[in-house]
Amino acid sequence: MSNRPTSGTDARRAALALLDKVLGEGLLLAECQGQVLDPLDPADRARAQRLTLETLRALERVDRILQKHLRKPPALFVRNALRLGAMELCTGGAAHGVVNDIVNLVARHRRHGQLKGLVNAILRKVADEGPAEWAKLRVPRLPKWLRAPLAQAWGNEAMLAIEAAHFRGAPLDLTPKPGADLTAIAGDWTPTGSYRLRDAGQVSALPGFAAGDWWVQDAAAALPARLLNPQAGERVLDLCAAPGGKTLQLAAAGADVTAVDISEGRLHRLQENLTRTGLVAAVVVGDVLEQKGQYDAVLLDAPCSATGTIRRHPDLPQAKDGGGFGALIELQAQMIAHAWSLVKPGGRLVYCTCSLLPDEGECQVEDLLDMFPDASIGTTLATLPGIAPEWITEEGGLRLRPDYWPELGGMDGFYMAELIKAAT
Ligand SMILES: C[S@@+](CC[C@H](N)C(=O)[O-])C[C@H]1O[C@@H](n2cnc3c(N)ncnc32)[C@H](O)[C@@H]1O
Repeated sequence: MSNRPTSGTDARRAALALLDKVLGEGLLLAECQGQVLDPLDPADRARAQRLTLETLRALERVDRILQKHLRKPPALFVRNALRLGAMELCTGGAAHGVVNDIVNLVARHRRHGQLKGLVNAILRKVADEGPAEWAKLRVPRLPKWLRAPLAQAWGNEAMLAIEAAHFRGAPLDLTPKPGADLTAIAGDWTPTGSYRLRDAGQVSALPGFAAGDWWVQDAAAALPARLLNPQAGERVLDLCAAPGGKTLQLAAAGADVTAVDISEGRLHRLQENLTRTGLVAAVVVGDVLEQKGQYDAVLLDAPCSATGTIRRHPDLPQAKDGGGFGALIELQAQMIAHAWSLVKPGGRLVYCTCSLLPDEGECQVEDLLDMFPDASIGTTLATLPGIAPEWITEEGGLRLRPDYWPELGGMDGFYMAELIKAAT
């Protein structure tokens, strides 16, 4: 067997480092991928990202394939090397190249190099038998800590459909600046007015990127700003704004936007997005709970479990265990109450989270309606195109799930509601 690195070596080495951080240290890719991926060239970076995401998405299948070859799980690095190799081999990777490369990566490991023979033997068996077994295995399920509350909220049948959507992954959607022409990009309009790419390649190479004609934003994530229905010249406060997809929509409508976020780093990305698109907003580093003033309209995209984005972030259920969710739900309750105090009489608030948990969506809005007699649900939702009546909730919000639009490629899980403050 040759020891010469193949073209995929750097990408596989980086993917293994990322798998170690997610599965060993409980880090989200967003928290750790910069330092691993930045030194790579763009093609290897994209490949490492794809390998990591596909391995995490298929983790249950991969572990079932490997289980019969292992009497007990080896050290995490070796286990992840087997997982990566098995995923590639079972999904069409060329056996010789994959096995060679993974074995060489293990051989070079300081502590586990002696296990290269075992890895070679197992991956060769997987190369022979794995692809046929793979197709017969069930769609990977979420870990119990997350599956149980979601199945309770949406039922077992919906749970299976949500897991199927997670396994399929997510297409890429664009939100155009008003009047932008996207005909040079291969894609289709979704019923709600986002532009879904037919082939998600390198985004920055697409026509109109440098000119700032559009930005990447999932079709579901594009709806809260539409629900706020900002008007030209209105004073709009965008709370928890970074990296700014919704800020761009509000600014593109001509509103006088103030974008607030506690994270300077994320606001830097928001500012880059404003600069690229030529749109304008006042950018404020600060805590939602310390904001003052009165606004025509407020958008609160509260920090949440992000369980609606697992299609694109399969690291989340593997890295986390739900430990911090209680504190997030408490913070959301404080934030929505404070955001309400910033809405002027006759004004409106849109509350939203990219969560699948009703505690972070429906329940927060029900509590606000109970707590503030001057709050009622608005009517803008009825005017938005492409909204299926069954997505509208009892209290008048909009519940979106990844299993909706299966034939179009799904959407992120999201919750949103428009609340109107009575005029005095
Ligand atoms: C769901 S993300 C916002 C996404 C953003 N609205 C968009 O469309 O691109 C939640 C944001 O809340 C911010 N955040 C968390 N706690 C905050 C606080 N106490 N005050 C202000 N922002 C906060 C985080 O930094 C994060 O950027």
